[in-house]
Amino acid sequence: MSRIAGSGCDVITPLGERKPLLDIEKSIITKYRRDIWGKFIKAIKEYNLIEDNDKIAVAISGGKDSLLMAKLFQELKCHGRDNFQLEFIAMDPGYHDNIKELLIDNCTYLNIPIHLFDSGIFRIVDDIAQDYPCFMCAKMRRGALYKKAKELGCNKLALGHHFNDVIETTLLNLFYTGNFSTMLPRLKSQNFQGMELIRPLYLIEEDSIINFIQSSGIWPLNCACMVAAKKTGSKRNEIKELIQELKKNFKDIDKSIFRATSNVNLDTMLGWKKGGKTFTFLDEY
Ligand SMILES: Nc1ncnc2c1ncn2[C@@H]1O[C@H](COP(=O)(O)OP(=O)(O)OP(=O)(O)O)[C@@H](O)[C@H]1O
Repeated sequence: MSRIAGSGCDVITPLGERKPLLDIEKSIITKYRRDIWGKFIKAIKEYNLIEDNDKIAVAISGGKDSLLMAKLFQELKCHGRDNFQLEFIAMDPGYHDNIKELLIDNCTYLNIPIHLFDSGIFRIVDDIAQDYPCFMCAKMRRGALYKKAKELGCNKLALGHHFNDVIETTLLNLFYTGNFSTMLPRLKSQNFQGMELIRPLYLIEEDSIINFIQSSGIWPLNCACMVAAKKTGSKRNEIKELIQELKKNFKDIDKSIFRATSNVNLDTMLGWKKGGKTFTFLDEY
């Protein structure tokens, strides 16, 4: 492997001892009711992410976001609705043994019963995608997760992307690929018929997730990439820092970027794509 895991990643460390599981679970609906639980419920209602008889594969990387997502789904089943089933899937792309151990230990402690499966993605990507390994890795990872979810009889795959991922992606697209597009909270799979992808953390801010994880005393997997951790992180980190900088002068700038994605005024756009077709404002001039 060309590089070792973790270089270039922000490392999240716990603020104290690991708290008892019951306390961690309770904090989700008490201390973090407004910033985490309420926003999770809001996204589920607003985007209709869960429907009767859904079987949802919750994708666990072992990072802070997906560990929280697993606990949120479990809480929802206990304290809210019970019209859906859950499976927890964790794909091993070729982690170091100590990273794999940490993943298993955290999931055991948090009572998240994962189906852990190998994919060998790191090796394949390292061999064949020298220049842009991240793009290929993300594509292969998505495919491997869908395939496992399908095998387990699931119709939905839940990923742990949050509010900041959404606005960072929006700006990355604008700045580096010259298009206005964002990450949706729900979308139909193109390659796996009948499967959908959902993002239940869509409205939750990353700082709230960091606070939750740090105060729970859990060491999440920080950055387990063995191929291109530094390269991948850098552009996203630049955008993250830029948003932080801009927030000093306009504290709601993140919310404004987010709102813009549901407020596109096509009457002022030169061109757009829909259903694979390209349109220009002159088509209806
Ligand atoms: N190896 C994996 N096995 C299962 N699910 C994964 C794996 N890697 C990523 N995912 C899913 O894809 C989501 C986004 O992945 P990404 O690498 O962007 O993670 P992240 O933003 O660091 O989130 P996390 O903190 O959960 O790792 C994760 O939250 C998780 O749901």
